[in-house]
Amino acid sequence: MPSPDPAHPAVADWSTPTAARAVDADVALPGSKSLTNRFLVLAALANGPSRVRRPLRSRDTLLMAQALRELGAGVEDATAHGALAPDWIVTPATLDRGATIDCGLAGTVMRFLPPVAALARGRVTFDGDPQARVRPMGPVLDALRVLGADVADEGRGTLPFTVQGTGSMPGGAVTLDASSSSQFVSALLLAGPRYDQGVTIHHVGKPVPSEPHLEMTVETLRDAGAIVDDGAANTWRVEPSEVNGLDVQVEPDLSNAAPFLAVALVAGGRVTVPGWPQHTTQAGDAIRDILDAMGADVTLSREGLTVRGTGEVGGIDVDLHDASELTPVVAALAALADSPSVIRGVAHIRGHETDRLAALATELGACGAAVTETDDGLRIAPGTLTGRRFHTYADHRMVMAGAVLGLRVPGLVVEDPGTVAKTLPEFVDLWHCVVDPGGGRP
Ligand SMILES: O=C(O)C1=C[C@@H](OP(=O)(O)O)[C@@H](O)[C@H](O)C1
Ligand SMILES: C=C(OP(=O)(O)O)C(=O)O
Repeated sequence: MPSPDPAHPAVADWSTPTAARAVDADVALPGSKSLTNRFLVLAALANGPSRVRRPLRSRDTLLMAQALRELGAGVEDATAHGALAPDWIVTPATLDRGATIDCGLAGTVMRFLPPVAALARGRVTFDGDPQARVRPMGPVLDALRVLGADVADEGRGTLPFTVQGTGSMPGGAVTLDASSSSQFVSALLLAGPRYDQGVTIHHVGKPVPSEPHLEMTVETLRDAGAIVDDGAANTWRVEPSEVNGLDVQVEPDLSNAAPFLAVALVAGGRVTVPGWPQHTTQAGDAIRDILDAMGADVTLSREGLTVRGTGEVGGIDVDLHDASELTPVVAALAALADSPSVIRGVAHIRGHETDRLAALATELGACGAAVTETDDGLRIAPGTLTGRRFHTYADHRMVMAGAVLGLRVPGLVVEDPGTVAKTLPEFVDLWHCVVDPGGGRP
């Protein structure tokens, strides 16, 4: 099944630029993946049309848009021939048919859409990339069965699977273990208003990671008129109700901003990301405190977020349980630091796009950093770094980590840079503009 992947460059390897001089750059980042895909799902379940302004257009969001079209939604550009980044106009999903859904490697597609498919009249099949077939799905599929859905996964608890929808879902109460992904809870909550009895979710097990993403789910639901109770620990309740059509603007993606802000720390100089929100539920907002702790001067103003650095990078001891998306970039910075670092609280990222703890330990280690995998993270001590091929395991954030490391490692070559199109197709071009303006692309 072809996946939309419009910006996958035809280059196999990327010789990343080193930071030859201090930077001075404004970097406008496209919209948040997590917000764009939540808005698309809610708009597809809404009682009228929606407008999503400044949506992210990347592989994950194009897959979401296409999947919702398969379920009878309209997702159209607001201008026929137009502006660089037209808005998306979404008309609600008719849910009157079966569908075939390509999840690619997108956690948000493979987790958020089965609860929507359960509302469709027909058989909905789900599959994705080879690496998607090992990402955990069992708890959300089991929960859907408890809530009244007919799900067939041949006992695998992973892709591929089918959901046989009947046009409605009873809903009710369910207990699950969401310690391997917050997306299980978000998924059930997003579709919950459309279930006959709504949904009550109780989590048992180790703490749920990525707490800000749950706040994002609750906030976007409330903004769409849903009634959500998240007042008790590990329990969420969404009442049955209509979902209102949306008119929303997507914030810049703060996790994708992290590698660019890191350039100011490593190269010295200044990087500003305009439009940084004063209030946000994005987990990537944590990069402000992290860069501050590693030695940067960080200022949030009306203009945006500005990071200034001297080229000196300090080690850090940090728990990234709430912001685990940042691990690859923080790990790369730690490998460039002048003292050891510890990253904790991220055991679950073994189930992200790849086993990120193994991938980072292998790749940073092969370049010369002293890296140890712990039960829930990494210990990283600086070493003498040498350039080599940095493998990326089809993981967009491994491309970003390789680029950050390459700022100080001549000869570093990042494998398969096009995989970054999962969330930021423009990454390589933007990187050259910031690190090596006027240098031209190799
Ligand atoms: O709901 C979301 O949009 C996301 C939740 C998090 O997933 P996990 O809880 O699986 O880490 C995050 O890492 C992912 O990139 C996006
Ligand atoms: C974990 C990530 O993505 P996904 O939404 O596929 O889980 C990520 O973007 O770092």
